[in-house]
Amino acid sequence: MDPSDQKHFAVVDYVVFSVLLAASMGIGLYYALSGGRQRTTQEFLMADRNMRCLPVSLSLIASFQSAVAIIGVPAEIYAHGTQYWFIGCAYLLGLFIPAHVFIPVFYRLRVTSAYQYLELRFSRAVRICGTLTFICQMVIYMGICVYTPAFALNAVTGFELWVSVLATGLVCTLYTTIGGLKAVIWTDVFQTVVMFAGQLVVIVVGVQKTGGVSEVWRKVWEGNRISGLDLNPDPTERHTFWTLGVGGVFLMLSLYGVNQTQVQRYLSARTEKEAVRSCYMAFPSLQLALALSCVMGLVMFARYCGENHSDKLGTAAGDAMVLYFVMDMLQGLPGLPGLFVACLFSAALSTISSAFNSLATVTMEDLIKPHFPAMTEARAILLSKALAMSYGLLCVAMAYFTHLMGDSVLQMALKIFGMIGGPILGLFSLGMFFPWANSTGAVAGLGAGLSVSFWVSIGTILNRSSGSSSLPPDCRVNTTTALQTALSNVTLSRPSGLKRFYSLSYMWYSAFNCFTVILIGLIVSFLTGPMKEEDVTPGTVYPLLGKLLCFLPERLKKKLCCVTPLGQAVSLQHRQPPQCKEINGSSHRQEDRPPPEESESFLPDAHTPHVEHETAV
Ligand SMILES: CC(C)(CO)[C@@H](O)C(=O)NCCC(=O)O
Ligand code: NA
Repeated sequence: MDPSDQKHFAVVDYVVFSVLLAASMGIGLYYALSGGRQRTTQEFLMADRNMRCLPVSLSLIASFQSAVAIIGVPAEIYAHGTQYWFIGCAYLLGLFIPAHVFIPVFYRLRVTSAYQYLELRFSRAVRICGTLTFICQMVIYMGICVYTPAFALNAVTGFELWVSVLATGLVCTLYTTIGGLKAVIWTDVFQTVVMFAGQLVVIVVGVQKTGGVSEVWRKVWEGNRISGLDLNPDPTERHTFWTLGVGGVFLMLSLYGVNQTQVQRYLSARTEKEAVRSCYMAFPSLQLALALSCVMGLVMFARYCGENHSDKLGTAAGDAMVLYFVMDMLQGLPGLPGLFVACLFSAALSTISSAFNSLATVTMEDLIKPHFPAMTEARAILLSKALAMSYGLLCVAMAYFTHLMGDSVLQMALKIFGMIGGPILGLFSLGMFFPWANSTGAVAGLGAGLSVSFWVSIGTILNRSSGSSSLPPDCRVNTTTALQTALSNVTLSRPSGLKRFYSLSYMWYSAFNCFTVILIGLIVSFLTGPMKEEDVTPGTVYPLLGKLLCFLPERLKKKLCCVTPLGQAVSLQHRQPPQCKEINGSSHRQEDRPPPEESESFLPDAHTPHVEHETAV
């Protein structure tokens, strides 16, 4: 944005913004000094496993709703219409499946890190591969999250970009480090409220200044911004009902099903029921968040349609245009620009703090503790805090790389989720739904999934000049740059062969990479000798086939899926078990798992390692 165009950020705006930072620090300080004072890793990383569903659900939506969505979604709607809104359809299955498949498995195994599951199901090596992949994903994603609000503040006020990157990293590191997961969850609650308030203010003021709801509707309707259901089956089409509503489910599963950040929230809930409920409660809030950002894009379109703002915007991307719009709306309303900047930083801080805490958890639980089983609690807690802090510094460094990339921030985030999150989802699915998968297959599958995903992404970059479908449809707005026009001419020729493969919509990345991992994983497993029924740790397999094939006769099902069904192991113990299996867990696993809870747990305890294996579902 042209510096002469920068709007005035009054003292009261700075005050509003400072209140946000001070309140977040305050919450951190409160949990540093109250309760167990963060002296155990149970409290620091797991919030004592004693949270209620309301804070957990708000924290769940805060984890992956950052300034990226708040700026990126309106920019997307402005340029391409409301098609993106159909991702809301994916929230349905995207939360239902985690609630009834992933949460029960993780919760009943009483894990701390989701990757402990991989060791219980496969081996230590698979666990470490999974953990390292997750660390990669979150560190890159955090770079985008820290960079986006700083970039916004810079565009709005001219405030030095790297000062705010450092400040965000520092504030967040501080309250995460002193307050632990309790502080992270409660700041998430507060920050989510601020986030909604900021978006709501922009919409209300924007609608008013544009001449009311009906005027906004007329303009977006005439401007062709209300998209119908696009049922085009072409997988290279960037946003259609299929890519968003079906591909989106896999994106949601990789985030809400198996991502440590979310798993840790489910596990911090006081009971399994409370965890499932929090997952359900996230649904309306997620829809609200999506609706607010989509409506903001529409109001922005109503405001600027037909007007030429390219002179004011220069070559700035759609993301910068959103900030221009917000400041244009809120100018002269003291405190409101500050509230919006607070909204952006709230969204970012809640995401970054969750990421720090989950990264500290996996590094501690998966990479460090197994090698030092005798570590004292005092040393472990000190190390966890040091880890949370060093990840804070690392993400500031990552922000620099984001700065160098040119994509829209929303697309960048969604691509990372699909490219690295997709293979992780595949790894967990392989373990949970396919009892035959073995450890070698899992490692080979993950390797193949990641390779294919990097191959496609490198191909996409090299292929970019020959045009992909990620270009705006006929844009009636004059802000379409000459470059975009030039590029859309090239798109007319349909890509073929490998090029077509490279232009696969990024909304399919999660699903595609997940299936690659499962396919290669199964092939390698069968080649190297599939896992034997009795070698699979009870409770690590979800009887998916059994549930899907419920119409088959009992005998056939027994042949196909003979693994202990979830939650039935204990109740079935009165029957004569044909085969027994002891849980041959490593020592640390036994230590940090509290005794199984009454009837809720299906894990056989030490005295009764008998589990019925050949029960059909
Ligand atoms: C991840 C979903 C689809 C759902 O939470 C949405 O919040 C989103 O598009 N997020 C973009 C990434 C971000 O806001 O950081
Ligand atoms: Na957030």
